[in-house]
Amino acid sequence: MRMAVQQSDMQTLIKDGRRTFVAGLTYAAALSGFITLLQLTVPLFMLQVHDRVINSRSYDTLAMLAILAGGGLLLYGILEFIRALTFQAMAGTLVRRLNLPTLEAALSASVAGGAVKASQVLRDLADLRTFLTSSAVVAPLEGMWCPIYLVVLFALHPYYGILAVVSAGILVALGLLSDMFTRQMTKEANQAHIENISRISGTLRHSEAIEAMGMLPALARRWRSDQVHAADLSNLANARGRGMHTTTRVLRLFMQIAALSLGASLVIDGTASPGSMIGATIVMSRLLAPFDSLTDNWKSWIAASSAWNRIRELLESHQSSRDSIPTPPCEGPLEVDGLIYVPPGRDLPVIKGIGFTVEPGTILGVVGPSAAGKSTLARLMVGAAKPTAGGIYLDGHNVYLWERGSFGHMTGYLPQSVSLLDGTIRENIARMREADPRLVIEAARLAGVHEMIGRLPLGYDTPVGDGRFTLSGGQKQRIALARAVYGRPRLLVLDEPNANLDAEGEAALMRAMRALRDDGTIVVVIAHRPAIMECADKLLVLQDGRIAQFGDRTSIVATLAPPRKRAGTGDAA
Ligand SMILES: Nc1ncnc2c1ncn2[C@@H]1O[C@H](COP(=O)(O)OP(=O)(O)OP(=O)(O)O)[C@@H](O)[C@H]1O
Repeated sequence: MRMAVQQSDMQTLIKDGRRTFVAGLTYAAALSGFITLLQLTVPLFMLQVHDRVINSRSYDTLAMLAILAGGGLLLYGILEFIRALTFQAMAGTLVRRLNLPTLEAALSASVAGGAVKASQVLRDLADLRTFLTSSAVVAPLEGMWCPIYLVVLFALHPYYGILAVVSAGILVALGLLSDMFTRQMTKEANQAHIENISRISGTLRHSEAIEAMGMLPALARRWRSDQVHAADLSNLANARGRGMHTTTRVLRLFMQIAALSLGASLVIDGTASPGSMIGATIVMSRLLAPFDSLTDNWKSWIAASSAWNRIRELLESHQSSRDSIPTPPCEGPLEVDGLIYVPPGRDLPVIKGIGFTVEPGTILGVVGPSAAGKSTLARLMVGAAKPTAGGIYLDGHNVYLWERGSFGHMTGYLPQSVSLLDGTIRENIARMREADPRLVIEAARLAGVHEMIGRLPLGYDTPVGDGRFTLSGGQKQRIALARAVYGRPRLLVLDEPNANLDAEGEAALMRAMRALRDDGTIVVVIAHRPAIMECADKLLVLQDGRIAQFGDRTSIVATLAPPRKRAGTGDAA
């Protein structure tokens, strides 16, 4: 069952998401402290072997040190594995919690016309998961325990410590400089790439028209300048990033040489032991290693934070005012009351204050010229669009506010542009639920499509969906009709249901409409072809978003019919 998520829930969800991340990061940071300590195992072992074992020539000391070092390394491996599992669990929890609300917000954004944003945010969620299980997320945690290495270096000799502080300071400054040079540009380049890909994939959905009419060169020219801009930004950001990365790496190597030289001179002066020289060099390389990949990791953090921001913004903007409690099925009339609809981003209304009532067991035909607002009215009737003022009520309940799961059980909708979902015919008719096959067959029979499905090689198990060519336009429309009448809805809204139908299909459609009407269903049908209106009980003539006429079909048809011209006056009869 699909539950509407309220705005306050969204805020809680975002807070929960942040809390999960911070809690996981804190736990992993604590583990990283121990891991950093245990990473000292090898340098300390070397120091001890050099200064104690070789001088004392004691096998016992060597064996004991080797056992201790082995234990330390084993513990190091276990803790690192636990840390990886921590991130995996955190990523899993975060994605599991966000998945459904994000999907719901994406669907709402898509219905409101923001399909591009919606599909990107679903990719963002997957990217966030990948980031949380990557090594980039660990890098700053290792960096924050660097002071442990500094303490060890100061303990070995103050000069080692001073060199380490200066080296780390220089590398941090370089990291900050690199961030300053690349952050904004990387962000812009990523955003430009995302927009390009979304635009291109949106256009490619019309691949047949593009192919048939040779539109690709013109489209490619349009895309080229955007792509060149995105590629330029990304190249520049990459070049800067690479330059800073190479500088950092070379400097780090210089610093290691400086550490070894310092160690050697301290040994020559007799102020440090050869073991401490080797140990200090290794600790120094461990200390400086995280700074090497600082810039690369930083980029991953920027990308992940942008992904999170897009998810957060979508969730925050998804202001669902719908009910979250299912409403029981009802039998009452459909009332449209003072309905006004202004599409998002437009100033003028498309539906301009209309009102009428349709009783159960009625077929209402909606007619009118193109762009009169018929399809918009259909979308408002099924709660796919939110009225700007007024409302549509079924048995007194506002259809927009209705909890979507229970509303869906009572409603059938055949949109103007039919699209079947990826799945089998059976799944499509059953609205992608696990359904009793008898109900699926009943819906198919009602829509007069059972025999046609039986003639397909895989019958009800035939795979269909966008991009598959298994079915003709008319067949798709009839299966979508079976999906709309599945479960014998109380409200059935059909937008141009006969656009692709032949005479047989149209007759089957009219039979289904009459059967449901006789069952007490309110059937609303929008059509340009007049034949289908023969089965309508009432007619609504919509013109420029206003009701031009509303009433019994027979009386309206009489007023619409052109006046009969009298014979014998030279006029045709
Ligand atoms: N989401 C929207 N954003 C912008 N304009 C919209 C939106 N929805 C509808 N419109 C506008 O509302 C008007 C009515 O559109 P609608 O699809 O309802 O007409 P119609 O009567 O069904 O036309 P047709 O018979 O040609 O299908 C059109 O001018 C359309 O551009």
